[in-house]
Amino acid sequence: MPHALEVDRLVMSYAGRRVVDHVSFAVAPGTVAAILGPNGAGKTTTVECCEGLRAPDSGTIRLLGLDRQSDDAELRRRVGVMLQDGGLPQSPTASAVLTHVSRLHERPRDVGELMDILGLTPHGRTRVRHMSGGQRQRLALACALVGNPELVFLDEPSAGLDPASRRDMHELIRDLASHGTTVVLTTHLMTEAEALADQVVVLRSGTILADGPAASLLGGRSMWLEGPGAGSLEERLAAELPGFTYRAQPDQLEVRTGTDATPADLALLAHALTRLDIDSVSVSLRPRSLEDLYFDLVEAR
Ligand SMILES: Nc1ncnc2c1ncn2[C@@H]1O[C@H](COP(=O)(O)OP(=O)(O)OP(=O)(O)O)[C@@H](O)[C@H]1O
Repeated sequence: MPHALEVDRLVMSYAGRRVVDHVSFAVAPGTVAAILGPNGAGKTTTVECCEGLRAPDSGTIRLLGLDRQSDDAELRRRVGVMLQDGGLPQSPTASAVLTHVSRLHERPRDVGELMDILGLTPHGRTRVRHMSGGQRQRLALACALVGNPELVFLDEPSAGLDPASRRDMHELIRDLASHGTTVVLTTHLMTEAEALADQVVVLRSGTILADGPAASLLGGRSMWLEGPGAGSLEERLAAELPGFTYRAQPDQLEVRTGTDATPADLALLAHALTRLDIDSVSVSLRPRSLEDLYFDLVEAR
């Protein structure tokens, strides 16, 4: 089976400034891929090239086994797009917009049912310009999904949503993937990526820093010292336990072994703290989070 999305050596510049620099990655069908990275990393530009909204300088993009440029008409039918700013007309009502978009597709989803799932039914007769930001966001998602796409791009899908709407959005994304739809999303929320993504692609300054299943990128458990001033213990501990690596924040010190840390490593650390007569911090062994990985990657120079 071909990949749902294959991006190969994508290059894109604005006014001669390269913002996407030979980016390559592939997404398997029926999975959720999260594209992460700081502001200006090139996420939206990459996604917009995949959506056919921008023409790259070079590189190839294949979606559902088809070529982005030459198979555009078929891809429009089979790929859903939710833009960062919604891209919605302002005057019509929510249900008029969704009904209109549904008529552009051969086998649309039931508009009433989709509005129900996305909590839009009470706002069906509201003009788009009078909807709240979160309501417009959900309408933009409905427009992306109403054509029953095999692949859908969601640019910051839960930006501006309240916690309950965000939870519903996550449930919907999981449901889409479990029914075989491939989802490619951008987000600044590491918890969102952690909850949803089978694959994580981290971009910075237009290049890929990491690409793979979140679990394998995280690299197992770390040891953590937590408490006031924990970060300042780095030097003393590093002198005592030079085989470990350390990442300090003011009230937290991560201690890594290079592989999955074990209770035996934790015992070594506890002994070192005893020798150094440090008892002001708590010590634990727990999995690294995507946020830990993210800061490792994007802060590394
Ligand atoms: N239309 C444009 N014209 C000129 N420069 C642009 C344009 N769109 C984006 N850029 C620049 O390209 C770079 C990448 O922008 P892009 O929007 O792809 O980043 P991003 O990772 O999606 O950022 P964010 O997280 O802030 O949405 C930025 O430096 C941005 O200023």
